[in-house]
Amino acid sequence: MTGTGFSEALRRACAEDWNAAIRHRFVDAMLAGTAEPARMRAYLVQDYQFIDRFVALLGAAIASADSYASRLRLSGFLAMIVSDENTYFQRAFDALGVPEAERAAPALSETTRAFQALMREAAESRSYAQALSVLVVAEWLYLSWATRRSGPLPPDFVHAEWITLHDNDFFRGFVGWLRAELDRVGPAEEAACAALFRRAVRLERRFFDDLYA
Ligand SMILES: Cc1ncc(CO)c(N)n1
Repeated sequence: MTGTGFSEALRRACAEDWNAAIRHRFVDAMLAGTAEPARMRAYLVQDYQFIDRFVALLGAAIASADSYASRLRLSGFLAMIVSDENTYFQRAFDALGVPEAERAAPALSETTRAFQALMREAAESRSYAQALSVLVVAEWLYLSWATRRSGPLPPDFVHAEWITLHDNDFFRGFVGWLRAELDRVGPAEEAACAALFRRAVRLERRFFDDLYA
């Protein structure tokens, strides 16, 4: 995750919040398999609403990308989110006893609302570089926490599969490519990209903090 380039410079400028997020006690609990069902439930219910806007933002990135090769790569990732990741959410909601109403339209936390607004703003910019700035944070930060694991996977699939969805060769390859895209097109819109990136990193940290508020 080290090196030079635009994405790495943006991450370094937010190192404190970035590190607080990827080393969060909720992350430690998920990696150890000790995150309580009630906390996983609260997290996943909010995260499913995050994912809704995230998919819309991916769609905006597909629309604003500057080549078919980029659209293909983004679409391949989108396909994983709406298949493997979506069935994970449904199985986890079944296991955690989350009723339909809370899957479709739960009460949103302030942080979820702020994250949705940020993703909407990035999407509506119609700028590929600005869409990428938020996508890179979401995916790179999740790869960074998931790959911190040193021990065996936890026994409960609710923990284990959430980890493996963010720690596998396909995901690693996609995050590397996504960063290279931001490195390529971001410098032309440096200030806007840096501002979106910073806000996204802060919100990632708050998203975990909320679970202990
Ligand atoms: C809040 C948040 N950030 C990033 C990801 C990774 O897609 C996620 N599922 N949720």
